Amino acid sequence: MLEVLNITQKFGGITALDDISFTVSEGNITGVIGPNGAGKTTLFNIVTGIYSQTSGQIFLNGIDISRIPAEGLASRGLVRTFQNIELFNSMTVLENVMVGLHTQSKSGIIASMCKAPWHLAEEKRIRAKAKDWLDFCGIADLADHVAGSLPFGKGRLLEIARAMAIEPRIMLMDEPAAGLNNRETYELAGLIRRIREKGVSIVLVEHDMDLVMDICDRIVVLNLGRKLAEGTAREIQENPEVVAAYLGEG
Ligand SMILES: Nc1ncnc2c1ncn2[C@@H]1O[C@H](COP(=O)(O)OP(=O)(O)OP(=O)(O)O)[C@@H](O)[C@H]1O
Repeated sequence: MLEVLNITQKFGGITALDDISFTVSEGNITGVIGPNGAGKTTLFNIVTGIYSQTSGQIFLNGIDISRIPAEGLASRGLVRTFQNIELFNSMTVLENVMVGLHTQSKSGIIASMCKAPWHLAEEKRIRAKAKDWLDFCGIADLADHVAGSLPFGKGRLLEIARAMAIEPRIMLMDEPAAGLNNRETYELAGLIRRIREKGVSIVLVEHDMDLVMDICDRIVVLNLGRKLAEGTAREIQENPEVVAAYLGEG
């Protein structure tokens, strides 16, 4: 469903990515790992439309999305979560999810803010849908809390709820376990699996090796801008080149 084809990215004299290709299958969790400076963030930013690659192409369900900017990708089914959580801190948890749904709805956010009567039914539908996504992410009990007051781990779940509300086909997650404790990481793993069960593909750039090895169907290993290996968790753990370049370092 997502095809990354021969992506090369140069920053001046630095080749951050050198001819990277891989495919993410429908309903699969694909991990992208590698040591510092391997090119993970650069790849993430290219796939999510933040950077425009020097060469190569990206296809989403057969459509070339290579030059589509970030804001045009959600409507095509590709969403991302950020390493530094980006929420509307003064809004409630529920409103944070509703905002995403409003921007998609026919009535739009301005009409809903004006509380026009013909939009009330739509508003009710959006509120119910947003609640369902909070429930899916295990934070329904926090619906009326102000988002800025949430503990970091819950904020991350809210960010995922907001992304899921758009009903994406694929979600790219930038280090979702960063800053989480063991219990929160365990909850996150369960949630990512539930997202996969919904048929949504996931690309995970992550440093937490236990999480990656636990939940990923496929793993792509980058090193110094090149693809060093690709395979299942077991194949990656047993790959001597990966162990030498990365896994063995700790
Ligand atoms: N905007 C930029 N301008 C110049 N060089 C860059 C830029 N972004 C990344 N690089 C370089 O590209 C290479 C890959 O960096 P990148 O941040 O993608 O690696 P990474 O695998 O995400 O590393 P980390 O795990 O430390 O986040 C590095 O040599 C980095 O210095």
